[in-house]
Amino acid sequence: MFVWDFIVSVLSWMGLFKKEVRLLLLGLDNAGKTTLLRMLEWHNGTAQPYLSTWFQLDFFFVEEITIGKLKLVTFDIGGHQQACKVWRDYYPAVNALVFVIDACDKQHLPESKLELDLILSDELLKYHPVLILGNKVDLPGAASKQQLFNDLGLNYSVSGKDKTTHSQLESHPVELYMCSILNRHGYEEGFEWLCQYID
Ligand SMILES: Nc1nc2c(ncn2[C@@H]2O[C@H](COP(=O)(O)OP(=O)(O)OP(=O)(O)O)[C@@H](O)[C@H]2O)c(=O)[nH]1
Ligand SMILES: [Mg+2]
Repeated sequence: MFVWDFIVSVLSWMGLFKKEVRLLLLGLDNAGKTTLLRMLEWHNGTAQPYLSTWFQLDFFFVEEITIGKLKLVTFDIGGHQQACKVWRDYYPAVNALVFVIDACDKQHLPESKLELDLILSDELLKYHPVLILGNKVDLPGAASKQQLFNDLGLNYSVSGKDKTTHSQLESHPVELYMCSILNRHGYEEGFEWLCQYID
């Protein structure tokens, strides 16, 4: 079943995105992906009903949500190694990626780095913008932005929050935003940043 055929849509969340976009939401277990989906639904208010659909794809569950004109897709597959294989099959069908990291779960940062490295080094994804959300900054003990930068080895790959145009970049734009999805703080700026790279 080609579940991706209907992912293409127009993202109009909060009026920030008015472009056609297919967005893939990734991250390890417990990072905050589902919470982000629920928050996007909350931002949408009750004006437009949303639809949440689950698909089973081999051993994995796929959740696609439709909020008004926005369609987002995520996997309930956690950070297991075989997940990469599944994500990869979806790369050609998406315009941008959002990678959520639990900034408090320092023990699993190396695992996040591994997943992220695979994404960032993938030829198929060379020009895809990647928004990294360092989540749960509301909790004591959350890694600082600098620490995440270092631990994820991002120092030389992020594009910076300037207005470097997509065509000026040698590779895909990557940026890290710290946030608390639960407190609805920090991720909107990240989506605004992402928006500028979606042609
Ligand atoms: N303190 C705090 N907790 C958060 C935040 N975002 C998510 N959580 C909590 O983290 C836990 C995991 O969040 P989920 O959204 O279920 O994580 P997930 O990435 O969907 O996890 P999987 O479905 O297992 O891959 C939940 O208990 C959330 O309430 C945040 O910003 N701050
Ligand atoms: Mg989830």
